[in-house]
Amino acid sequence: MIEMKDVWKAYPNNVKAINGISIRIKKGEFVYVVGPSGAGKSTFIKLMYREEKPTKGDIFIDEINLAKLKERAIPSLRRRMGVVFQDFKLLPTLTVFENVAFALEVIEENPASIKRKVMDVLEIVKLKNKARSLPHELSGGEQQRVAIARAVVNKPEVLIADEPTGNLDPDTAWEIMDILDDINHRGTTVVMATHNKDIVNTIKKRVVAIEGGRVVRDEVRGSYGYEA
Ligand SMILES: Nc1ncnc2c1ncn2[C@@H]1O[C@H](COP(=O)(O)OP(=O)(O)OP(=O)(O)O)[C@@H](O)[C@H]1O
Repeated sequence: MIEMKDVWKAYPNNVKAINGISIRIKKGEFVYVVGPSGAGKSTFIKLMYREEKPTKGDIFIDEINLAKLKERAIPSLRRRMGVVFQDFKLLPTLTVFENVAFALEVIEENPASIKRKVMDVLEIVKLKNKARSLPHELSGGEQQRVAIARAVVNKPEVLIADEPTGNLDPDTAWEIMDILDDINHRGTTVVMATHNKDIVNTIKKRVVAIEGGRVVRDEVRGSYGYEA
């Protein structure tokens, strides 16, 4: 359901971040993307949700070719993909409920269905009791759980996460992994770039290692393979 065919990405400053990647990720898979700093992991992830366009090659999300996608089609793509970042990116003046609802309101849902969908997803991330809180009233782990709720409220086929545990202490990082694992078991494909060696070596999943903008290793139940 996600397929890259000989994808290259050079930035305008001529840094060659991705140098010929071909990969297939099936529906329902959980994939860790690992590699040294500067290897191209974030670029790989950004290409997948069309934050960046490839210089060459094709990227398919189901039948949609991101390399050929028109700007006006990006919002509808984003509703099929949830994205979670290291720094949460919550809107600071909105409550937990409003942050999550924001993703739905743009597609004109009615208020009763918004409420039901937001509360259902807050239940999955175990934050129903914080629905009225503002982001600054929450711990880092709770903020990341809100960001995950916002990313999955539209029931996307794919959840993309760029170092989702990067700003969190080890215990909180495990909680976030439990939630991502749960979301994956509910049928969402998860692609997660990470530097968290313990998590990758403990909760075994497919591991795609990137170095110098190329896939250097792709293992079914892989290990981190680098010194943390
Ligand atoms: N917007 C940009 N413009 C120019 N060069 C960029 C841009 N973003 C990334 N790069 C460069 O592309 C290369 C790959 O960067 P990328 O952020 O994809 O690596 P990464 O593996 O995610 O690194 P890290 O683990 O440190 O986050 C690096 O040389 C980086 O400096």
